[in-house]
Amino acid sequence: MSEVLYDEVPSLDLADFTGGDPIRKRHFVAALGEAYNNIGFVAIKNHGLSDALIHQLYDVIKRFFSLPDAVKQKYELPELFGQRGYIGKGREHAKGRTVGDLKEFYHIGQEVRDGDPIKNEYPENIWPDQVAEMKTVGLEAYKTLEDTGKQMLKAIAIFLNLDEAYFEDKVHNGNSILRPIHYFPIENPEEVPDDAVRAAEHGDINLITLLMGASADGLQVLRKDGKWIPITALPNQLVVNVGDMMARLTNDKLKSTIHRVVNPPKELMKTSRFSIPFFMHPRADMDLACLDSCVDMEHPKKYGDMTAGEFLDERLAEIGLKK
Ligand SMILES: O=C(O)CCC(=O)C(=O)O
Ligand SMILES: [Fe+2]
Repeated sequence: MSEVLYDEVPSLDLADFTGGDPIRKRHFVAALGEAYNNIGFVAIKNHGLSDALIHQLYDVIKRFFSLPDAVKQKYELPELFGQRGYIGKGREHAKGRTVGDLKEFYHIGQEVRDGDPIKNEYPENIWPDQVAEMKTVGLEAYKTLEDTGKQMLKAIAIFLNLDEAYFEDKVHNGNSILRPIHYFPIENPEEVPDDAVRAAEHGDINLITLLMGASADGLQVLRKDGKWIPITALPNQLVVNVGDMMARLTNDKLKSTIHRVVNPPKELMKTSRFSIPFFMHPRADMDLACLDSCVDMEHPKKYGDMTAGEFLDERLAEIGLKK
């Protein structure tokens, strides 16, 4: 694999993978594998989310986040430890930090409808009375992103010389989370702690993340040489990156790259930024032990064996979202 330093995140066309032409499909897999082995991020077009759905989703989340804090807080249930519903300003901090990020967000989780007993493992979703459409629009976006994520996982499986369907049963009714985020306006930037940022540098916990809205300024990825590269996705693109679970499974053959959202210049701190990541998780019992094919003399095993559920619990505690 190449040691090239990318100046931007590679752009791919998901239609190359799904369109039925075997040569285009092979090229997509090779380009995706190359990008994930190197920088861990790609931007994809033809991802299946319609402009109308994206527009509706932004509309409902903007309406929700513009409600008074006291109203939003009714949807923050302490007993859920941030697993569903609203998570208020400053609650989450990146692993290894104590200062909270300058954001508020909402968690929408899996709705199990096929009688799978895994339903008992998941808390019920919470829906705000004030924005009735959040449920239909949120769940439609969830399903669509889940389907897109499954296609990306197929491509990853082929790249790893696994059966194309390797991830299918592992993500069926998986513990994925749709997280609309509001980086809220700050009227008095002098009053925020110097080291408080919109989202401090971190790696995502899950298998892969599909991110809507990364085109707004601020998102940066840490390149291998230590330089921060801004993400400049186009409005019709989704950013799809490797998370820590996939890095563990592949013994870092696929890279979970550190990224962050920096604050805008002081005069723009009064403006909001919105983004909507979909964190694709498997079922809790998925084994994340490094694949044999990713371990050899040159690549000794880096991670202990764990299930996805064990790993998630450990990480949620580290970022302030669990007991
Ligand atoms: O807001 C963004 O653009 C990225 C957010 C992010 O990295 C995260 O929530 O994990
Ligand atoms: Fe992230």
